[in-house]
Amino acid sequence: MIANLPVIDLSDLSQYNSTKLAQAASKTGVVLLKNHFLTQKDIKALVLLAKQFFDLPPDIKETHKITKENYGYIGPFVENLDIHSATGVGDAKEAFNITNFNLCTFKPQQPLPSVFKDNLVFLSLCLRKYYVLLHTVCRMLAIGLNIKDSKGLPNHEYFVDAHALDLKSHSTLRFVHYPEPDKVDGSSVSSAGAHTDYGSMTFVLGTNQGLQIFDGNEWLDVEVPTQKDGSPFLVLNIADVLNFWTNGYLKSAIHRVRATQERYAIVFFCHPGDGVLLNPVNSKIVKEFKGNRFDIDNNGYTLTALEHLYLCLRRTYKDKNDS
Ligand SMILES: O=C(O)CCC(=O)C(=O)O
Ligand SMILES: [Fe+2]
Repeated sequence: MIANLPVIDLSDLSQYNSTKLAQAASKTGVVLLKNHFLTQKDIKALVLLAKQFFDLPPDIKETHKITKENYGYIGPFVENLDIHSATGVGDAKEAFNITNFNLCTFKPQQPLPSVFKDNLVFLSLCLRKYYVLLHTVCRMLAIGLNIKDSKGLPNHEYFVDAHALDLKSHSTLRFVHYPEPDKVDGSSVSSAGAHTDYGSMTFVLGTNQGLQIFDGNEWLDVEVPTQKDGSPFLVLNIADVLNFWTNGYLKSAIHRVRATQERYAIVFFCHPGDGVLLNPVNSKIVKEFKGNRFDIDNNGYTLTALEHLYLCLRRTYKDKNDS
């Protein structure tokens, strides 16, 4: 079955539209975004870069193997997104993470294969656009949740400040390749197992269908319609940190990928500043929320965003000591 996802227009930051976004994000945690700043040309060029990189011979890709800082190449079956999976086989996909980039120039600072190095200006422009996008969604969520400061005045910049450009963060641009299922050993395993994302929110673009979300009852296909200019809507997944910040009100989207054809995805994982605490925000909507609240109070100790990320990464990589 196809998921019936709400569409949110990012050019409208009115209270009405922002409330609509917050309410939509409190259902399955997945929303389609329009007017998202990435042009059709940007998207085509990002997908082309992904194809060029993943077409390289495996030994060249392996020279950029994932590091402890979480940047670089992740080969097939190295990552296991579904930590509860019975087989533990891991995910049939390969990926490349750009994690270390300067939040002033938006220039990646990690060693890069020439496919990416030759396109640094373009990549920096895309990273900058992803941050504009992130800050826009942050502002709308703060308006939608009616976040207040300590004096009780509206604080629409609360989430923007948590993702300020002068804070070191682990936001990551990830290129993903899902091979055609019958070309993979053990093709019956999922291309990316069921999971929630570890940061605050994630933006997803994909070439073919395959992304599925869990609505609490069943798995639903995410079908991404095309906008008037021919470019796709962007999929917004709410992730763990926003779920913690809202005490469970905003849902960390449970999703997986079952690719029936070869698929490329461009995924931007947003993370707040490393030292930002995962405390619930000052919002009446959050305080009055009666659903599944999250116990993030670890014996009186509140985790920081980076501590939470490292806990998740340790669970995800099968080969954790080998980088
Ligand atoms: O390929 C996709 O659509 C999503 C990938 C994903 O969920 C992830 O890498 O965390
Ligand atoms: Fe994900």
